[in-house]
Amino acid sequence: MPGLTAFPAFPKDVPTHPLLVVDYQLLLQGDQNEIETLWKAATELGFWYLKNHGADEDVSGMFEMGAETMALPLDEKMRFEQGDDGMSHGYKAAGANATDASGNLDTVEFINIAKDDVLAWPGHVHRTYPPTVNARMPNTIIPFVKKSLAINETILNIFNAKLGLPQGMLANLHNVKEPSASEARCIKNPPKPEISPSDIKVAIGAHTDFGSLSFLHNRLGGLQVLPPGIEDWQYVKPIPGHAICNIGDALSIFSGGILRSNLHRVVPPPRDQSKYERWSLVFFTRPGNSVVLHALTEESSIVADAVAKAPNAEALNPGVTSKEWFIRRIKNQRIKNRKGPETWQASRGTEHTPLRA
Ligand SMILES: O=C(O)CCC(=O)C(=O)O
Ligand SMILES: [Fe+2]
Repeated sequence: MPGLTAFPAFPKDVPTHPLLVVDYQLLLQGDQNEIETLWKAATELGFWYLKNHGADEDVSGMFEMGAETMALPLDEKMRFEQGDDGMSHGYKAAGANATDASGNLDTVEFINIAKDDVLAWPGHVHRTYPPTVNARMPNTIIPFVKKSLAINETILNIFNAKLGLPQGMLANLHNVKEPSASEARCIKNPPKPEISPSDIKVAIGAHTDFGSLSFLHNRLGGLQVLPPGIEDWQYVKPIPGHAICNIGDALSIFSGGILRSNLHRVVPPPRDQSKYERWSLVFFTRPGNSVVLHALTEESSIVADAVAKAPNAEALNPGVTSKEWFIRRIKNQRIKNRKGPETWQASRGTEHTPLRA
């Protein structure tokens, strides 16, 4: 599979932003040092590497599923398109989303597979999928989704304790039994065309993730973060066997801004890596559809104190359900729905609202 197995290493002389490394097995054992490392990463940058997560084989299978799916003819893939009404699940063609307020187009295609459809298989909750997805459901997708859900729930439980919330509260807001926008996504970005650097397009525009926790797998570079207080975008270097985890808007809001939902984007991989297809895989844990997004001030004095000090406390109470939040964000980044720069503004989450003092 081109781009998946053989490609040049991430160049040594391209600057990267270091992430803290968290060992999942130590988290499972309740290791206090490891929990402190996770907490530091989650509250300062909102991104960290996760090693020893045990999902590597499932990840490889998911990349194969993605390659089989993207190899289908475009008209076949378009039968499973997301549509323009704000549903995330399904196929998204390259150029279907804006990457900025001017309406520049994204370059990635992806397939999003809903957690609810995976757990209901062979039934459906939200929609149907291409035959390449169905064929991989029992042996690849179901195990990957179950493992990802378990890993993210372990992390949510650790944050729950650190935030002083009643036991099981965050897990309950992300109860797998409630329909949600949680999903697995496999992304393909084509090799960079031979054009002048000024014409190079951003693959996925600057954004914060919409939900609570993202469990991401990268082979080639291309992911960049804008760390707080730093002016320039910086690459996150992929490390074999290390997932990249990050916090999204919903968890940042629940925590009163204590947990950071950081800006990131995807650009073509650096140097020689840009001649290869770039594949990435994410599992997004998102709150149940009926959960109202707000800071959990009544359940935690730690959260209440953070909100009292927050520069932008109204951003911590969007007063909408998780379902409404997702529909608004997804719908307004679709280029077909674009009326002008205001449509991009309407797609934004916490990107431009500092939540922390
Ligand atoms: O492809 C990547 O490395 C990141 C993708 C991403 O940020 C997203 O899909 O939200
Ligand atoms: Fe993202």
